[in-house]
Amino acid sequence: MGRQDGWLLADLFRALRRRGGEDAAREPEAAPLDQLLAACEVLMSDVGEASLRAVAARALQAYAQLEETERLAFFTHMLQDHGVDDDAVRAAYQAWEQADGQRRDAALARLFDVVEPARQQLLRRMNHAPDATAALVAMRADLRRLLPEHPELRPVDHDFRHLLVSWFNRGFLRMEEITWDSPKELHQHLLRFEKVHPMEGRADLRRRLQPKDRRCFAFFHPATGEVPLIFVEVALVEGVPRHMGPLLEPGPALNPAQADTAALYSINNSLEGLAGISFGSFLIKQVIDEVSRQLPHLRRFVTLSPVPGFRGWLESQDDPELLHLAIELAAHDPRAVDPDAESADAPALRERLLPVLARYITAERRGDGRPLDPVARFHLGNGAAAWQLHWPAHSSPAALAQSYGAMITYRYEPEQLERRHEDFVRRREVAVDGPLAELIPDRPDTPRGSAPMADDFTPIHRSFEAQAARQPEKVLFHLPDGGTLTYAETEHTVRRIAARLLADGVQPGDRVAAQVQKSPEALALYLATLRVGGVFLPLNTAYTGTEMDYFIGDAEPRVLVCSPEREQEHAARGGEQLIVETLGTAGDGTLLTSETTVEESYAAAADTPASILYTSGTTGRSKGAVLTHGNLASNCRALLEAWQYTDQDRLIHALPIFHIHGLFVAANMTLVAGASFHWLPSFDAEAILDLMPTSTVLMGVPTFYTRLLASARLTPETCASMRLFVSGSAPLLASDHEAFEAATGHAILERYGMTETGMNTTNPYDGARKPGTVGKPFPGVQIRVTDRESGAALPDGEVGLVEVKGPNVFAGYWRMPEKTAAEFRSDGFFITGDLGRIDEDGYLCIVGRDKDLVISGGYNVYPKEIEERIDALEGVAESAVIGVPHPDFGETVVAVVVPQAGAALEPEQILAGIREDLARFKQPRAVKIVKALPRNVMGKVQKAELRKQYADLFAPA
Ligand SMILES: CC(C)(COP(=O)(O)OP(=O)(O)OC[C@H]1O[C@@H](n2cnc3c(N)ncnc32)[C@H](O)[C@@H]1OP(=O)(O)O)[C@@H](O)C(=O)NCCC(=O)NCCSC(=O)CC(=O)O
Repeated sequence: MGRQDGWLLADLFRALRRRGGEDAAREPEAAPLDQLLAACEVLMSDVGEASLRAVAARALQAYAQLEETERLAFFTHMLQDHGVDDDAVRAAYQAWEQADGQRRDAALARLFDVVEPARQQLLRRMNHAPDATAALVAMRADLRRLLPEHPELRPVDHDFRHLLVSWFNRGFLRMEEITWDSPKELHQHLLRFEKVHPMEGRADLRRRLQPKDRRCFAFFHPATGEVPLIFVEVALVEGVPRHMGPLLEPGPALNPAQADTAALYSINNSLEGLAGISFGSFLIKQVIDEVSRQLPHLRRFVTLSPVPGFRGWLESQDDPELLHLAIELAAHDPRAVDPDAESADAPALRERLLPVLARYITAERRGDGRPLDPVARFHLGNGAAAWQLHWPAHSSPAALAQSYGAMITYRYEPEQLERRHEDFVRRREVAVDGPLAELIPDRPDTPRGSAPMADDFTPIHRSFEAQAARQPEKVLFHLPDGGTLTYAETEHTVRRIAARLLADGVQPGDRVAAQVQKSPEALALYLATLRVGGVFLPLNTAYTGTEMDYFIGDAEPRVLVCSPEREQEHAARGGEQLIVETLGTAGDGTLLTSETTVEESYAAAADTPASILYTSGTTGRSKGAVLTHGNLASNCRALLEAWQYTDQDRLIHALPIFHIHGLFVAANMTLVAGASFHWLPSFDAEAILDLMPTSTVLMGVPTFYTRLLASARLTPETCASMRLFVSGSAPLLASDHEAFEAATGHAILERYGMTETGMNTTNPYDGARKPGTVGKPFPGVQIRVTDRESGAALPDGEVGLVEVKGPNVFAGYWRMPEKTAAEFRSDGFFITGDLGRIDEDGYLCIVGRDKDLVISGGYNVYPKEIEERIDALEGVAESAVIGVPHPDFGETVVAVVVPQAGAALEPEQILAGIREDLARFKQPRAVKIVKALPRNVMGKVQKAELRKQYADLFAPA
């Protein structure tokens, strides 16, 4: 029977009389099914709206009284008698084909009408009864229970779904937090609808709602009143939970301030009748937003989710190996599926299980390209990444039946959510990250921003963002003029600069070069570059145009930020590709002209390049050392731990921020720990002494300490609040170490690092700081001393090449694979070029250099670069550049020059000839004109001889 027209209300009674006798709709003895079918006939007639409500209500009442078999009969009736009238479709189609002009639209509308199954109209009309929507949701739940046995009813389910999708408009959904004080009725709903981790009774419920480390959020829709459609239970924990035990079993509550992770451990769709109805993809985001609003310090949002389809899938495989695994897993004693009491064979079994499980989650897809597993579809669609697998994780009968007790963590990273959601929806891309990523063999190149990260790795910019969220009002910068800048203010500047960089077209991996004066905004530029995925290339403000030409040509930055004074000069320098922005010391310049900000923050992987720092080469060209996010983050963490640096510290920051000492040691530590700076534009002994009484830490090059020692104000009283003085970048004279201790009572802590490796070793924070040594390796770093020729490790006490290996060691030189290869041993140790020995206490002593290098005031100067310039001058035959002791800079540069035969050269001529090309700190402090250079029998210039000869050139009188 197709659609029936022409029915009147009176027909209802006739129909009912026919079926059930006199007015069957009112007769209690009329069978509910008959009442229902009769009501349906009326509903499909031309019934008026008032009657519609009454008849619809009657229909639903009658439905509610049906037995299971009668329900089946009713749904079958819907399928057969309220479907599509094929003849009507054919006729309407023909009419449309033949229609022309305006009649065509009308014909198309008619065609649409007839292709819609009549039962959709029937359901729409039933929906006129009061509270009908909830009743129809329940009706669909009944239908869905019948589907496995009666798949022929699927078209009916499809029509229900079609209607419910439009009725359950996301816009009407309201989120509410449910607590132990919420109405009892709500509690009853939770008890009834908690299906993922069912509750025994109110005691269970209380454990999930009352403790201070628990939260619960529910979503309601007007159509279903106080029945929550979805609810999410959250536990505040430390670290990623690996099994359900601690989340479900009684135990002490964690202080939320101590938690770093929100674990969404149970997400329930209450109503089966709404299966497959999506409420949009951002419900979880709403929960996360609310939890982070309440607890801004949380660092991670994760789930511990079931894998409902895994066991069924595994057991249906043909592959004998998989079936074998299935059999073993099934035979595994469920009691052994207890994370705290694993059986002996469990580790081996786990090793075989996890890659298969990873494949199931990420690679096994349905026909529509989405993952087979329904929970995976839900979380990935909501913008999560598949993160970590756990087995055994849960021993409930359901967990064993679904996945042999395995579970999975999906991780929600708020700033990645929308991108991941889009990638999933549009390209069916499954975001995989964290430990799970390592289980997937031969993954194609991970798209940028979702590459695997170690579980405990947080890039520097993200740590800063977390601190800004945790303590927005805390002062980060104390400025010389008395002004301050908070974490929130700095974060805002970072977001503005990030927006500007994005507007300039900076893409992940693009270099952003900076040659700017030190300022808070200059530090924000560094963070903004990382935030957009750029590679930060800081350049010494002393570099001349010639030097800049080389760096820009080699690194090919997308953007160069310079001080406003040099804008013209640099604009002329770069090609069309280079965008020149300016930043002055007062935050002026083009970089900060717009108020636009960005929210997103690049999810760098540990091996993603973060920065390039140029180190002049011992031969020829300068080399760009590529440091990764993992290098910076791991080194920072080691430093914080070793020096017990916390958010209580206030650092006197007087170093430049274009080298690792000022940027990746001093600044990173402060940003990551959530500490604060006394921010000085450059070294100033008096200013530092003024600040000491309100500071805790100073980091500097030896020149800092030499200069401070010259002041009578350096006393134990001035240093009363200081807890740590650090020296590095150049050797600290043992005599300065001792004099400083005598003057202040503080033993300077000397450490050893270099651009390519970050920090390698440190004297102890607690324990003997030995003058003339650089201490022991930082946690995670390995140091060895080797024979220069054979590369063999040398016993302690012997002098050899210092080599280093660890997460701090750089990724290689920018576009110089051969040079990179030449400086690494086959087992991954980097050859530093420093000569050292390990003393009887295991402390490293740097005794010299295998490379020709001068360190002046903490700056590395490579003689070769200066010699090349001098040799190019007219009248010069050859030159040798050496470092000699200097009372202020430790070492300084001296040039020894041989004129060509017959040429008369003056030192001033030489200096004038190179002034334009070399930064001031590289320019020789003395030029000696000589007849010839000392050479050995092989003809090699004997620099040691020269150094001896000029050793006292700068000795204090
Ligand atoms: C030591 C300094 C404070 C000195 O700077 P000042 O500005 O006070 O110098 P000043 O005012 O006395 O300047 C005197 C003259 O010397 C020049 N001048 C400045 N610094 C110089 C230096 N390091 N070597 C040689 N010359 C230098 C000035 O241009 C000026 O030239 P004129 O005579 O023409 O006026 C500074 O150089 C500095 O902050 N150095 C730290 C470098 C650093 O951060 N290194 C870390 C690298 S990372 C690394 O190595 C790895 C690791 O840390 O382990």
